Amino acid sequence: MSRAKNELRTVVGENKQVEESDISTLPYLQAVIKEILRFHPAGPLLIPHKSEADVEINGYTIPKNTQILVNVWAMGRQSRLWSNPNSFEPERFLDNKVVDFKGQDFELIPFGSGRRICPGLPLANRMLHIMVASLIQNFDWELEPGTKPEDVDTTEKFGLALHKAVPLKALPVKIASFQL
Ligand code: HEM
Repeated sequence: MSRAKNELRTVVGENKQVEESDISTLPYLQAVIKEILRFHPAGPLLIPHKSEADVEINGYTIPKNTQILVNVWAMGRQSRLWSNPNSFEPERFLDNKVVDFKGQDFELIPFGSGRRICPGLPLANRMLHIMVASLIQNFDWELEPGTKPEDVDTTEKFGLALHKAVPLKALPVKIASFQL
């Protein structure tokens, strides 16, 4: 959080709200969004697909009319693909800037891929960056009094969309020095 805040302070400045045109100049923010989508993909199994014909992939035969679930949640946690997969480390995407979530890099496809890729991707991409950046730029975030960081339960609740099993209670503290 502090690294993202520092990046916003340095790149955007103290007296200006972050805007869409700033996103391309904020590599750490971009890495944070990629890491969120790797670690907690909004649609853990994408949307069910069905094979229109018999098909062979990597030696496996998938018969016609098979329902196919793509487990992007599990793909994001594969140690074969990611170092320390169970740890939230945006820095992994600073070292490897090539991997993106636009459907070309199959290890990171939170919006799906191919002809049924999420058509809302360009909108979601802008909104995610702007929302997260605004929340970090304008506020400091605290846990409820008496709650320690290690007490935060990050267990997930599975469904068509992924939720937190236990809601996070975070308190925004307006940054007084931030002038608009
Ligand atoms: C963080 C935000 C979002 C995520 C992670 C997301 C993810 C997805 C995923 C995984 C699919 C299924 C792709 C597949 O099965 O291959 C999908 C489909 C779809 N999404 Fe999104 N989506 C997001 C935001 C949006 C937004 C903002 C819109 C509309 C404005 C949208 C509209 C759709 C539609 C219409 C489909 C069905 C496409 C089809 O089956 O042809 N999504 N999305």
